[in-house]
Amino acid sequence: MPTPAKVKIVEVSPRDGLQNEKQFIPTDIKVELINRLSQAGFQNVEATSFVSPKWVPQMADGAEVMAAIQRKPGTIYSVLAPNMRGFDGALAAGADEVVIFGAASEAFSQKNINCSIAESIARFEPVAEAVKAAGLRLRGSISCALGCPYQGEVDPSAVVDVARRYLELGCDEIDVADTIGVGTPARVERVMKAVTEVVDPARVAGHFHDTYGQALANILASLQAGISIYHASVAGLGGCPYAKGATGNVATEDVLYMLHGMGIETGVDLDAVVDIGQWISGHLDRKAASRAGNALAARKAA
Ligand SMILES: CC(C)(COP(=O)([O-])OP(=O)([O-])OC[C@H]1O[C@@H](n2cnc3c(N)ncnc32)[C@H](O)[C@@H]1OP(=O)([O-])[O-])[C@@H](O)C(=O)NCCC(=O)NCCSC(=O)C[C@@](C)(O)CC(=O)[O-]
Repeated sequence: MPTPAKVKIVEVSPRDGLQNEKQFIPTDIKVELINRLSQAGFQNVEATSFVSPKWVPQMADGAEVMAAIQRKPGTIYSVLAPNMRGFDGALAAGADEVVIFGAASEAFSQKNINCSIAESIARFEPVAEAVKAAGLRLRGSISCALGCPYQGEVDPSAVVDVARRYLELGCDEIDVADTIGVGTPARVERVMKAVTEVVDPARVAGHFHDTYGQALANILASLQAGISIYHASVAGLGGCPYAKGATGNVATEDVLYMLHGMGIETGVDLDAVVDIGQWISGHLDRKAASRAGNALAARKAA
């Protein structure tokens, strides 16, 4: 497969990046993060979740966040919704894209959304219908596509099964998610190959956590498999509350540095993203987990 000349980066830090933070992040900080990311040129920002606040308290202010952001025309603002209640919240908030999130692992499905894979798909059916009737975009995320914190190995055929169901539900995009960052390039290549036999590669996204330091290599393997959509989180923020020990998403600064170095277009201003990474890390009182981000910030300061 030829490597894509252009890539879409979905900036997931406002949702995946912040959802696991123990201290409640003030709504105005979340809003500023989203506004700064839109201004930096991301075509798609994952803004928040409409999930049970008992399960993920950090996302309890989703409606307030969506009401306060300054929308940049052309930017897609996505939100997660696991059920019809979540969809109602997403619709009222003016989301452009609704993300349903299932798993390729039964054990993770139970821990994350309290139901089996089959039950989750049945729950997503009315959500998908409502999303389509409202004229919104629908995205389906497949967690544990490269391994599960509870059951270990996950067969690529389990990922393909969920991808097929998502296609039947009308998903515009399907995310292959390495929730705990255990994937390595050969395995990623195998899973991407299996998924793209049933889904158009232009509609498949790679969502890699960097727990084992494999995320950039996994993106490179996915590029070679023709995948042109990647999720990333500024300063490497993130982690899933139901995947203990899993660290953040691949850092956006690192992904941009690699892609721009390869001559791949993203439409995103890396310099602005470096500043955002340093700003949000300062707010969270920690060093940014982006090697390129920290190196570029140090060079700027010198
Ligand atoms: C799916 C449920 C709701 C099932 O949770 P449940 O307890 O089985 O469902 P329930 O219907 O019995 O509801 C429980 C309570 O939540 C309320 N509730 C129910 N739905 C909503 C809603 N939409 N918004 C607000 N509140 C809601 C509902 O009203 C009730 O309130 P109570 O009567 O007890 O006061 C729950 O398990 C949940 O919210 N889970 C969220 C899990 C989550 O957000 N995980 C993180 C995101 S996934 C992820 O990070 C992976 C990803 C996408 O990044 C890719 C990757 O890396 O793998």
